[in-house]
Amino acid sequence: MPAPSEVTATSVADFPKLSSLPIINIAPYLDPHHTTGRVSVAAALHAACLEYGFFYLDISSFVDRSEPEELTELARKFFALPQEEKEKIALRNEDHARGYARLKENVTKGKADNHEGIDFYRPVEEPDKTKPLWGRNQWPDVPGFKEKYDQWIEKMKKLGLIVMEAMADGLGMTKEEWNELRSQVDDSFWVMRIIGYPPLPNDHDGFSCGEHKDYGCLTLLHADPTLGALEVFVQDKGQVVQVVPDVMPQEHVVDGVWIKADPIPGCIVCNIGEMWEIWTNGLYKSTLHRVVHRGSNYRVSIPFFFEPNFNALVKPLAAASRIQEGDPKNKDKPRKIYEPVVYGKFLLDKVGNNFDTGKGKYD
Ligand SMILES: O=C(O)CCC(=O)C(=O)O
Ligand SMILES: [Fe+2]
Repeated sequence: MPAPSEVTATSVADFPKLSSLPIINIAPYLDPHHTTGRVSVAAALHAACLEYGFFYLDISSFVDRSEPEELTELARKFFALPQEEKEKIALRNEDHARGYARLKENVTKGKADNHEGIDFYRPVEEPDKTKPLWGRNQWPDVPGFKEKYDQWIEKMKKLGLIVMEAMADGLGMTKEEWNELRSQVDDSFWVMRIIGYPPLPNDHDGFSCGEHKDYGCLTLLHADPTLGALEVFVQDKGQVVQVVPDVMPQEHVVDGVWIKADPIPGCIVCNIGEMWEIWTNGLYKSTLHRVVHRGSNYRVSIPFFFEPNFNALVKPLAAASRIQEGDPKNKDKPRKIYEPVVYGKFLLDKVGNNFDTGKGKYD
């Protein structure tokens, strides 16, 4: 049986779960009086996180479409600069986490990713570039860049908290439980990444961005209109799927398929990271995704990672246990209990020492 990543479905139309991700409009959560709307948004988020770990979030009532488009144009201006200009804000100038990573600098599962990018993290009070993750952000010398991106960061921090509250409602958390969870994410150690993808050369043996799960809390991704680039692995154990091998159509039983998550105007693509897996004791799973950009244009994506506070202690939530205990499927089944983690420590283990270990930021 081929590995899931080698399977290409010809048609997933017969399997609704496999055909596309749900679209959820956040608008009712922007209005404290929209009680019924909130209930359905919360329920939709719960269902999406159980089934996919991924969803589209319609944010057209929260930001004007022109804003992320403007950010994309600013990013294009930076990526179009001569290489030596871009290297002026190279990761190595700082803490090896904040700044510019040249094309193929990042390696995922042993293969160079065909992208370049800039990473920004929440600023820290006493920066020290000799300490992992504790340096200063490095901003491109492109007019309006910092100002516009700073505005976006503020909006995404707000949106992150709104989505978190809606997810807490979806899990049936009480007000007190939400306040406790809120106190773990209200000073998010966020990351903003700006990624530039030239087309994948035919002789490249890797991906534009290799398959990975996001390690944090909530990813809020704006991408330019390029089609067919972002792919999400949708699990559906034991499905029979038509595949196209080189010669003859065949059927295989697979664990799931890679579906495209093409951009939808007015929406961002959201997914949950490993911290949500811990909070829900595995009820919600973070989902594998990758980027395969074979088009002819230069693709730009701007993921904002809304993360827990640096010192947050992330541990399974009582609300998730209530759901798991109430589910007859789980009766008499031994359940793995996820180990608590301190987010900052987890993050340092994950990316803080890329430089020493050669690990990529998606490994
Ligand atoms: O560029 C994209 O569409 C996805 C990027 C991504 O998955 C990431 O940076 O974690
Ligand atoms: Fe990702």
